Amino acid sequence: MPSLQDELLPSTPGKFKIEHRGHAVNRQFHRCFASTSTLFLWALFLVALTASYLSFQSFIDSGNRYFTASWGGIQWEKRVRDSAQVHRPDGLSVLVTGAAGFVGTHVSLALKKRGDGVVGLDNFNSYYDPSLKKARKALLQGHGVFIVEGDVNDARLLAKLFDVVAFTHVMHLAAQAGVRYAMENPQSYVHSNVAGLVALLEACKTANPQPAVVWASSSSVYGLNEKTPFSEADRTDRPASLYAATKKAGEAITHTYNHIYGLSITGLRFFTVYGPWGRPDMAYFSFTRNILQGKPITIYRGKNRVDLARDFTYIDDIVKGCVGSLDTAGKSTGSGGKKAGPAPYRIFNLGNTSPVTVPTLVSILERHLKVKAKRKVVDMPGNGDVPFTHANISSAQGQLGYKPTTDLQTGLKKFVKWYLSYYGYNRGKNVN
Ligand SMILES: O=C(O)[C@H]1O[C@H](OP(=O)(O)OP(=O)(O)OC[C@H]2O[C@@H](n3ccc(=O)[nH]c3=O)[C@H](O)[C@@H]2O)[C@H](O)[C@@H](O)[C@@H]1O
Repeated sequence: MPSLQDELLPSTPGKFKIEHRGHAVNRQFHRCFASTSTLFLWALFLVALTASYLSFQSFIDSGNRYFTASWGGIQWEKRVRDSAQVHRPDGLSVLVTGAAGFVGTHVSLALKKRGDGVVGLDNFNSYYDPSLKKARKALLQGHGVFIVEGDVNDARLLAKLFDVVAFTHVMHLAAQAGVRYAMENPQSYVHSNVAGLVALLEACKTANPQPAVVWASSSSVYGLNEKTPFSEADRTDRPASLYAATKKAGEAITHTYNHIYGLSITGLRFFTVYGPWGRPDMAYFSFTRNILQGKPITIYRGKNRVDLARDFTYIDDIVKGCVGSLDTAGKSTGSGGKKAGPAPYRIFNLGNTSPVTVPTLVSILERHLKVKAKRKVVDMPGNGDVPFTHANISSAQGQLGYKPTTDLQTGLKKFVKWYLSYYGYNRGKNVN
């Protein structure tokens, strides 16, 4: 059995002479001490190494965040503040989400032109040609509107924006649009129209002061409603598409934030908005492209060969409705996430009140484009479409002073003029 002393000896005895017992004990003590302190030093070294590795990792992480995030920093904050600057007495300071979108761009411009402060937010996703969104961004930039690149689901970004600017209003237009695409990519609707809306409302409820919120619902919430024209009090519990269902959910969600936190809410049910700088996924836009390219267009037809019809609404009229909503929105009452009293909860139809059939829309385009369409008429597939829409706008008329003035003939003429100037006379070959 090896003694304790033996055990303390190195396992390479050849390096050491066996010495006299007295001296040996003494040396043993020193050696023992020396090896303990070496161990201690090694342990210390290892701890230091681990600590520096961990802090280096976190430096790399935060560094990555810093370098990859498209927002943050002193210069960025300055741009946000400058863009939010109000240039008229009692002007508004508005955060416009979806500012690089069709309606968002027009509303941002209108607000900026009358002297309100506007900060845009947009994630520039690729649902349709992002270069069109970038072009809208450039247009807004030319008028002093800064668009922050980010997602409404980014709670840190929203908190930062409210930290930098005390927005009086939020115009929430960021959404996953399109009725039929919901069958292809249902999750994107939940992500933007449900989760994104909640993230935005959370930020608004926490902000101090709380802003008033105006947001885009949709005429599609009327779903299978057959009573015409559609009034705000009509049934909206039978959506025909997941898109419509998420917009209907949005109306319920905004109601709870109004009820619990005192957020002032105005929901706008837009009726098939069209016009310059529009959305390439919409029928009037894709028909124009196909007609110019000599490609066939598919025209859906309803049951019993009845033509589908829409209450097509021109963008300038919609902008007036949005601005009127911002101007008449009562204040939110909460602070620090607590409601101090009841706040307004409003829903308005923003339509044109004169539905036009899809074949008539095509005939108008043919006239403006001076090209005959290759029409392919097919029965409407079960893809979430509804046969017709028709808005009753008396509420918006009474409370917002909303009065649409552009008929489809006039509006499409302006659209075609813009389309040809934007895409040139190459017949829009590169449009998505
Ligand atoms: O008002 C609304 O709530 C909705 O209006 C539009 O939805 P939609 O009316 O379906 O507009 P389009 O996609 O432009 O379709 C217009 C009409 O053309 C028809 N269509 C569409 C595409 C096609 O290839 N052929 C065709 O006949 C549709 O069935 C519909 O009747 C927008 O795309 C939605 O984002 C918006 O919320």
